[in-house]
Amino acid sequence: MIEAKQLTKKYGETTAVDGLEFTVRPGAVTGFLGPNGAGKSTTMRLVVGLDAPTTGSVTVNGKHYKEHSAPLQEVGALLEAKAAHPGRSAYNHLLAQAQTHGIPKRRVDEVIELTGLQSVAKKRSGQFSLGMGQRLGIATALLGDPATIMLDEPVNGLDPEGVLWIRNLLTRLAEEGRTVFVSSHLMSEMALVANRLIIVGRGRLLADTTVDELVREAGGDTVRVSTADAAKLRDALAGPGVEILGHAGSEELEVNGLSARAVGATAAEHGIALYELTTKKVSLEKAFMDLTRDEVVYHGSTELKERAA
Ligand SMILES: Nc1ncnc2c1ncn2[C@@H]1O[C@H](COP(=O)(O)OP(=O)(O)OP(=O)(O)O)[C@@H](O)[C@H]1O
Repeated sequence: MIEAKQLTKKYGETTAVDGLEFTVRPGAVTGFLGPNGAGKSTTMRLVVGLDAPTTGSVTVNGKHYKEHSAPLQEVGALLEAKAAHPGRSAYNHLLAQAQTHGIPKRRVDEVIELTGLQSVAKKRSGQFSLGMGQRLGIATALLGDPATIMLDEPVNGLDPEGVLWIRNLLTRLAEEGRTVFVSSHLMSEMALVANRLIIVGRGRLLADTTVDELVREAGGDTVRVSTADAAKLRDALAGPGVEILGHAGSEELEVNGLSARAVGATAAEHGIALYELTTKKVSLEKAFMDLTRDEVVYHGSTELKERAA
């Protein structure tokens, strides 16, 4: 469990984290989302005591990081890839960490296996690809078998297989009852793995929500349905909270406010044959961009070109 209370961090004139208040609970993957420069990395550094808050506080498993007698056993963090000494093998890096933190040697083999590093464990980590470096960082984070795991942009630089592997790992860690806190600036990625979302912009909390809630707020998923008797289906589906769009005479309808399952069942009840029944997922990326539009610190150059034109 991670609890931030009025957490604030200033660097000179810049307020990187601005009165953040949130709780990250066990048993779920919580995505920490925000555009570049929103304060995600700073918040994560504050959690593990790599930086001190200007005001406010943040605790892990009920205590400040520095108050834990065995912090690696409480929270495992991946804050930047390739934090290992480049001349050391992955195995020796993990062993050194284990030995200085009272962690048994067999745990080193366990995390090497868990992160799929067996074949390169004796290689010097300086020769690792970005993906291998990420895996080593995650192995280090898991070394103390911590109840809380915090990963800053873990899918950065990973190939599709690596991305899939991370998703499965995060889900499994949450199912084991751990607190899993993962940052990303990609809503699409978080939507696939996170249950809860904490969204920040310019250091401030913009939303503390779930993926489902965000889908609902963004207008919900749309069901596309195609039938020879669109008018009859329209009548059968009509009801409170249901919105149906479709051109006159067209076989296609777009339905908001009902699931594909409900549309299919109603059609069957009324003996209406369907040619197509698909759920069009709402664009969470768009919902996220709408939410953070005014909070983006670094706008792309297209905006400047537009203004200059
Ligand atoms: N050590 C520092 N000294 C000065 N300013 C800093 C420092 N660390 C972060 N900042 C500033 O604080 C703000 C938040 O940065 P931070 O790296 O936490 O954002 P982020 O959400 O992790 O961004 P990204 O997605 O780009 O990694 C930025 O404006 C950044 O320039």
